[in-house]
Amino acid sequence: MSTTVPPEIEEHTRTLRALLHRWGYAYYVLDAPEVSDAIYDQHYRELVDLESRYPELVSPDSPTRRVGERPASAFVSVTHRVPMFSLENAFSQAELEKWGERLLRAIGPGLEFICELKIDGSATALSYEDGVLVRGATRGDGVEGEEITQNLRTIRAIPLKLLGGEVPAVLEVRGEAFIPRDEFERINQERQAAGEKLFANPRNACAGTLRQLDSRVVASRRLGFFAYTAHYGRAESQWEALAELESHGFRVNPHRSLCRDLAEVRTFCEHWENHRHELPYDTDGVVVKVNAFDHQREVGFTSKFPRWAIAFKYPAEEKSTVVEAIAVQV
Ligand SMILES: NC(=O)c1cc2c(=O)c3cc(F)ccc3oc2nc1N
Repeated sequence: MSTTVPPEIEEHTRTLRALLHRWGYAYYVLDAPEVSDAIYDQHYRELVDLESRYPELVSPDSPTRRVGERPASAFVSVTHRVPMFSLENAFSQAELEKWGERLLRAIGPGLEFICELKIDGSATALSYEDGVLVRGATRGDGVEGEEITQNLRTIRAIPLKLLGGEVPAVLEVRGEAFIPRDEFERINQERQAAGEKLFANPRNACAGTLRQLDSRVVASRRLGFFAYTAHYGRAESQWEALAELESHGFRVNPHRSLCRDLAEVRTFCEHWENHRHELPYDTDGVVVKVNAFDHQREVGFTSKFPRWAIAFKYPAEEKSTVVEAIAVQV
């Protein structure tokens, strides 16, 4: 293609894109802004202007490509490259211990657990090819989901292009999209003012937002994302896989712990049962996993669940805010 773009413009555009990628990563993934919003916006507008003057400069991973122009007409069904299973639930420490003892008998003394907060949002699948986000989907029935790439691209914590040295040819990432509680309140106030039905809780608000056909609506809401699974990565354990995801530019929940035994698992569960309301997002439990991938492969899956993971659910609270009651009635 004959590039009519002067070399210094091409160079400047590349620099702008790299700066905006880095500033966006610092702000949305590390929660550590490097520049003011005004500086970010000024450089963003400059890039939009250059890309509109020289369309051949635009690339799919440009920060300006996060929001789609026109709404989708409907969602397409896609088959997950790797099926997305559900988690078995444990509603008490006794049930959790039974699950752990069974695994201890199967695997033996080398068994190690990893505990992660169970984020109460929408499970999503992200497909990267040669380091570029090519598709995003809802969990659906675990085998097929709805293709919502354009909506997921608006979530700033989701990298459009993987960071890091050598990226695998294919990387399948699973994670939880979510809406922080304060953003949930803001959205419901907006809906109340517009006479629209309120969302009952942040999880419903997130699922409803990701089903929006117009990605500009999704972009207008502050959704977050925590990655928790990487398929086809190099890691040998879940602990390493989470570090690998962070090295590729994903936001991974920091409240995680490697546990040598079920006593440490219990301590983690009890801690977060008492402290979870200090977090800015909803978590409805702890996901406890066998850490080593060769141990996971050893125990495998039932028809519905992985045998190597379980969701310890916090006891339901009797908190039913007025809003929730109204939303449920309506
Ligand atoms: N909501 C969550 O924060 C969360 C959810 C899952 C899963 O649903 C999940 C499902 C599987 F079949 C296997 C591992 C999983 O790991 C998970 N890890 C998490 N942290």
